[in-house]
Amino acid sequence: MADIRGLAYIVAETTDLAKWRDYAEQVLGMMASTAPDGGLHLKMDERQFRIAVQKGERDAYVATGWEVASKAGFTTAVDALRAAGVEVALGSTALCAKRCVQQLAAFDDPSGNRHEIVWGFQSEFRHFASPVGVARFITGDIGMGHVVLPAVAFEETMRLFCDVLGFGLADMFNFKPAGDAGPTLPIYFLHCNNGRHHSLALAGFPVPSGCVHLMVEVESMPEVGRAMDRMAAHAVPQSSTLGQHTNDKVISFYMKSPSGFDVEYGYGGTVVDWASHITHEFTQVSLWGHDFSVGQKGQQ
Ligand SMILES: Cc1ccc(O)c(O)c1CC[C@@H]1C(=O)CC[C@]2(C)C(=O)CC[C@@H]12
Ligand SMILES: [Fe+2]
Repeated sequence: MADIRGLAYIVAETTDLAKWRDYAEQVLGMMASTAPDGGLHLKMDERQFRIAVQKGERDAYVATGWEVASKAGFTTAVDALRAAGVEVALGSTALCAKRCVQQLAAFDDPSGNRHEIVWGFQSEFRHFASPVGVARFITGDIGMGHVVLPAVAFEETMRLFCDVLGFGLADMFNFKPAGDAGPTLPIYFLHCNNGRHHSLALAGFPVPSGCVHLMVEVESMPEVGRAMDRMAAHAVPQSSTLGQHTNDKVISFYMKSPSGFDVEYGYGGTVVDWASHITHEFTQVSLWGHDFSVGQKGQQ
């Protein structure tokens, strides 16, 4: 079984790189630079990038990078995937250089989401200094945040992450968007081998952009409020009001990114001790707030 240590990066594509650069710098508060391939490197910490944005035909999610600790960890993960019948493509020298890693193994999960397993990140350790004064993003040994991905082949995708890649189920939410009479859409929260409550959640419904959201975490509550002010100042569509989740206790809001998926911008996630955690189902998304109806208003 693989030993995934954290969410290393995500890759997105866009028709409008200039718009993403402005959003990243002026709204998210990240450092943007032009990558050697002409795309964008968005920096949140000492690493070269945590979000890579490439020019494409669409505004969409491309891939998630998952980190293993070593070459041995990489071999274990690749072997586990292949033993489970998953088609794995080892990254070329060019792709490894582009992702700033030693080795990369790419695969699609049963729902068609692209993933990359990587080890040996490269960093020049240029320190993070936000163009808008965001002191720090919480990354490091709990990974850069979490992604929520659509999983239409829900059971199969769950099995791949839990039984092959070694993720654990933190908790579960059965979403009933049309009330008790309508369908139940599962959203299951998975942790890898770190203390972050979830690095991945699988949502049993499709989304056009290929990703439900990416969550990033800042080190203080004022930074969340200031990001909300920047969202408003730059007329970025808001997807939810401020709120606090019942499971990971994150206080966050959601807004649209230029790649079509949401960014959840939050503070205060609990760091979980998995030895004492008990898996459960929760029936309320939030302790307070998180009104997603704001995202429906004004939508064409
Ligand atoms: C329920 C929950 C717990 C922790 C999180 O980090 C988190 O993002 C969520 C919300 C999941 C989910 C979503 O992202 C898209 C909009 C959804 C489907 C809702 O309308 C309610 C739950 C939301
Ligand atoms: Fe989230």
